[in-house]
Amino acid sequence: MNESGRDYDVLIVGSGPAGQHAAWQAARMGKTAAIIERKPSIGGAGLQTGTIPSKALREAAYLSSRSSDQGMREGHTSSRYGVLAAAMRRKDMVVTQQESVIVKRLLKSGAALIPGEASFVDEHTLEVIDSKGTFKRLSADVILLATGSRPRRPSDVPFDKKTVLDSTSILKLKRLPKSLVVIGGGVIACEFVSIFAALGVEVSVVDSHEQLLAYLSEDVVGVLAESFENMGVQLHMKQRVVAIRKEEGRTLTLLESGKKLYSDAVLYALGREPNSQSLNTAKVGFELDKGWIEVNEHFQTSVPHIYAVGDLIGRPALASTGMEQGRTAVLHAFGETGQSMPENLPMAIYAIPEISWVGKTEKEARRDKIDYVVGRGFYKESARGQIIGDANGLVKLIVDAKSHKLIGAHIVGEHASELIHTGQLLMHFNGTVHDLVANVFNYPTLAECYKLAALDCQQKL
Ligand SMILES: Cc1cc2nc3c(=O)[nH]c(=O)nc-3n(C[C@H](O)[C@H](O)[C@H](O)COP(=O)(O)OP(=O)(O)OC[C@H]3O[C@@H](n4cnc5c(N)ncnc54)[C@H](O)[C@@H]3O)c2cc1C
Ligand SMILES: NC(=O)c1ccc[n+]([C@@H]2O[C@H](COP(=O)([O-])OP(=O)(O)OC[C@H]3O[C@@H](n4cnc5c(N)ncnc54)[C@H](O)[C@@H]3O)[C@@H](O)[C@H]2O)c1
Repeated sequence: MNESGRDYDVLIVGSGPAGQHAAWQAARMGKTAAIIERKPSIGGAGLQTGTIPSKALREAAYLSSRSSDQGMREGHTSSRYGVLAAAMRRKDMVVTQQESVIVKRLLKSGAALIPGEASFVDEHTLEVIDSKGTFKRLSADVILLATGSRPRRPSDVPFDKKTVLDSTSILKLKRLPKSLVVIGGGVIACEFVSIFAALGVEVSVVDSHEQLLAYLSEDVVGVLAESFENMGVQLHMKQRVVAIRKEEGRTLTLLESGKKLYSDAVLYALGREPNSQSLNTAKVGFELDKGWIEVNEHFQTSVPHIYAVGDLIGRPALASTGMEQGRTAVLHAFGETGQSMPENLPMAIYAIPEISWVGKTEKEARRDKIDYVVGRGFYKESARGQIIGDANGLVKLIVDAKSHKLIGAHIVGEHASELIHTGQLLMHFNGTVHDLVANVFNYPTLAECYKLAALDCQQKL
């Protein structure tokens, strides 16, 4: 019991990235915290069904597909089963190891892990039912909801975990399909297209937009589209899917145009839905917007001591941002009110090649009526780019023409997700393009492309 006579200072529902980081923060502040998790394994989509397994699979697929001199891809027809099995083994190993790191860290911090599904009894009390059907009631001063999201699964799509797949079931595939139709041209779609194309699968993509990842810089997406083309991916853009059927052991994807795509498997990747039904939020009286929970800038719901973070509150819906939301919400809940989320969030798409960005695109700079210049540093112009054989990589900087401050960085190519943090920190500290030119970069590195891009900007300024 705590000073208020309740079981915990904070009860956290959900053990994904957002819940974990909320618990660690509470423990660091000397608060009693417990995480309630309904699944037998902790980690949520971040560890079990999304971020980490897909990245581990991508790495294994990428490495297995690299030929020594050309970069990207060799056929794998002779060892199709072996390649998938090896990639899946590697993925499972990474997940198991990471799970043990997280559990150890949580327990060491003093946070409790409580198995079971939580739902509200009242504003300070949750009922938890475990897999054996045992109920208990737990109370806390603060309740933090971090129950995440799941793949959107419309009822007219015949999901079967073997041939008609979502982003969860595709991570457990036992047989490598010869062909795969991916429905959607978003983040999940582009990441799985990359993985399966690199594994030698014939991949087709269907999307209603004109361009993959429609919100990204055109030259960045251009490099991705070229890579997909080189890997033999067929793009069916500006097309809508009207039906997905199973026919004689194959799948049929029917497009609005009348086109029929037959394949061994289909991945349906059109968005996610919030995990909020089981919470019984009606008991505490706050409204949901199609299941998503609305919060203020401190992540408080309309009941001030009930917070919600992570995918449950909608975009950007990333593990990275969920972690920080969890930490920020707990700081606020226990009186440290000065913290807020940073303005410029880095984003990464782990396709082949990787894409990462921070700040504005050119389109956004134009929308905001900012006079800007663009500088480009190509991987092929850097020695490291040549060494690693990435001929198409690009660091693109967008710089305010008046202040010379960096307002956007966009990278496509190997290690883009790591490289972006140089641009992110420069923006955080209000750095200018001249700071990049005036600094020494390790040689040979891809980071030098920042300097090349900065020199390009300087010339235009
Ligand atoms: C394929 C894929 C790839 C991704 N790749 C990336 C990436 O590269 N980088 C990135 O930053 N993000 C990535 N994401 C997004 C990232 O996984 C999510 O944003 C993140 O996991 C959300 O964290 P969360 O803590 O909000 O929820 P989750 O990770 O979804 O965890 C929620 C947990 O709550 C539990 N739960 C739900 N309801 C209850 C209840 N009533 N009682 C008890 N427990 C409950 C669930 O079982 C689950 O374990 C990816 C997602 C997918 C699907
Ligand atoms: N590397 C990463 O950071 C990463 C990787 C994978 C997933 N994620 C997270 O998972 C989330 C979901 O990924 P995603 O690829 O499913 O979403 P997404 O929003 O990136 O792409 C979904 C695509 O489906 C379309 N769509 C969505 N709902 C639709 C509907 N009802 N009907 C028709 N079209 C629809 C969208 O226009 C979009 O093109 C992402 O928003 C992101 O937060 C992140």
